[in-house]
Amino acid sequence: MPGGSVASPPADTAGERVASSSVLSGSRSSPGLVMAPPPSHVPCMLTEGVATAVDRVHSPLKEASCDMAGSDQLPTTQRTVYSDGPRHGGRRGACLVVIHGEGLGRRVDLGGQPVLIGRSDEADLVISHRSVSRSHCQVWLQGDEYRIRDLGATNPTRVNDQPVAEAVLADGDHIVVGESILKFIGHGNVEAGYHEEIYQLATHDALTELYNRRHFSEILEREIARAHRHRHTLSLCIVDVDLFKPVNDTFGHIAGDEVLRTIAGIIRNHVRSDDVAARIGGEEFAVLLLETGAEAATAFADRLRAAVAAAHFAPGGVPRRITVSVGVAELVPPAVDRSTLMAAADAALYRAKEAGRDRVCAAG
Ligand SMILES: Nc1nc2c(ncn2[C@@H]2O[C@H](COP(=O)(O)OP(=O)(O)OP(=O)(O)O)[C@@H](O)[C@H]2O)c(=O)[nH]1
Repeated sequence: MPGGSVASPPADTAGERVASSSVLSGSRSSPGLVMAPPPSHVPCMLTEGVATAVDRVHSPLKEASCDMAGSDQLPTTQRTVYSDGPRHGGRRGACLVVIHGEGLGRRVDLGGQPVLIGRSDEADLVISHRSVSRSHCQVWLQGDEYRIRDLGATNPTRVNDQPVAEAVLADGDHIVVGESILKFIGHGNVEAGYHEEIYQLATHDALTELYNRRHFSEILEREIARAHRHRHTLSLCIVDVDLFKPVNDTFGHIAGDEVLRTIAGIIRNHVRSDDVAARIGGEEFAVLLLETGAEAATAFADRLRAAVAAAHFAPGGVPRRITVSVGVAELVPPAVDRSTLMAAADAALYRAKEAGRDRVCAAG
């Protein structure tokens, strides 16, 4: 099974006996694999489908049963339920995945454009480690082959442990970049879907599907460096749901979660494609607006605030007005790095709360 997360026999062994009693437990044995209680036959696993995240295991149902010839156990049936597999079906594109060291889990899709790997924040795959050169190596498509070229890195690029100036990549090749190892996953390899799923889980918030706090922090760090380098500005908005505790207390956490999902949807509808939105706390969101000063960011935040205030919410079936407060800070002194920018936006948010909520305050 890709990634080794779930064992599954090859097609011609479907129907083969699985003798381990542990798989007859009736509980989830691994992500994406759900075992039903054993009524009448020995468990069999089908090979179709890719078992993936636990939250999406419900369909389609693959079911098989087989006799337990020669066994003195009672015959049992086990259903193995697989998920739909990764979100993006069909033939998969090639990608690079960091499988060891700094940047672990990070992946980059390989299309027709050359991909730069290095420590520079201009790289397509940034590996922020001193063992990696700013522009370390490049991967590009030539004809129907992906090729890799070392760009004069201090620690030369290695493919399957051989230093290379330029080479053709084959599915499964290990590329050593400084102290990190990348894996090249070729076109059509189902493992690409597995890594995509893992990456999605590691970088996104499960409730809202926005980026999670950790990933947002990484992006913020990188964009601040880029903004300083190019003498651009950027602004950070921190959005906090007003009086959310009473919503939970009155209608329960499930209704509260639905409110958070709706607000996330409103945020998603308001950001441009190069803005970055995340859920950074329980009822706290962040939006990073690139190349945007405080004035435009405040106007954006107020449009967002007004959209939430105008939206229809009915937690537990009871219509209720929900509002948010927003703190805005631009990347200007003293807010010049991630922590000072976050602190400035937080302080502005605090003032918005103090001033009565359902409003936007800018730092400074
Ligand atoms: N439903 C749900 N609630 C959450 C989640 N994470 C945090 N919360 C709740 O969010 C609420 C936050 O409450 P407070 O920090 O007191 O703030 P508030 O009631 O929104 O009040 P102000 O921020 O002062 O306007 C708490 O009740 C948390 O339990 C979550 O994932 N789902």
